[in-house]
Amino acid sequence: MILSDKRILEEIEKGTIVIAPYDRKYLGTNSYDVHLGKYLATYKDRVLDARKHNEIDHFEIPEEGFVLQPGTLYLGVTEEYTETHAHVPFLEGKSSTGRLGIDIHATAGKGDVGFCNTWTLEISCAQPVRIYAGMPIGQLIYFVVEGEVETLYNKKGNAKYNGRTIKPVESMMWRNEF
Ligand SMILES: Nc1ccn([C@H]2C[C@H](O)[C@@H](COP(=O)(O)OP(=O)(O)OP(=O)(O)O)O2)c(=O)n1
Repeated sequence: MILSDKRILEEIEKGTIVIAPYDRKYLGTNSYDVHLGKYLATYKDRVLDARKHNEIDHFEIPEEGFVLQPGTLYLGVTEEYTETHAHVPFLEGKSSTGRLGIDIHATAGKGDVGFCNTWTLEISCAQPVRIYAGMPIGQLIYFVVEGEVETLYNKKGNAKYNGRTIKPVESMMWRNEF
C-alpha cells in the first residue's frame, strides 16, 4: 500500500516522515517531488573496482546549468533531507525527467525504514542534456511496511548511507565483506 497525500501529511505532522525543506505544493496525489541539489560528483577513475574505495570529485552545478554526457555516471543529491521512521520510502523518477532521457537511479530506488539523509542519485542520460540545480528530479513514495521492524536503518551499526550529507556519497561497497 502506498500512502496518499493525506496520509503523508499526517505522518509529517506526527514526525514519522521528515522532509526538509518541505513545501505543500510539492506534495502530489501519492508522492512528494524532490529537487536536484547543487552538487554533482564523478568518479576519479574510469575503471571502478567493486572491492576498492572508488573516490569521487565533487563540483557545483553552475547557474547556467551543466550538460550531462552519455557514458558517464554522475552522482547527484536531493536538496531534501528526509527521515522515514515508520514506512519504506522509495525514490522514483518523474515522467518529465524520464522524457528528457535522464535516469536518476541505477538499480536502487528503495530506501529503508529508519533512513535519515539526503538521497544520492545515480544519474545517467540517453543524450546530452542540460540540468539545473533546484529542478524537480524525482519523487518519493511511501509504502506501508508489514510487520515489526527489528533494526531500523539508523540504528544499524553498519548502515553505510545514514547521516546528514549535502553532497552525493560514493559507493561504499568496499565496506561489504566478499
Ligand atoms: N538511489 C538511492 C537509493 C537508496 N538510497 C539510500 C536509502 C537507503 O535506505 C540507503 C541504503 O540503500 P540500500 O540498502 O539499497 O544500500 P546498500 O544495501 O548498499 O547499503 P547498506 O548496506 O547500508 O544497507 O541508501 C539513496 O540515497 N539513493
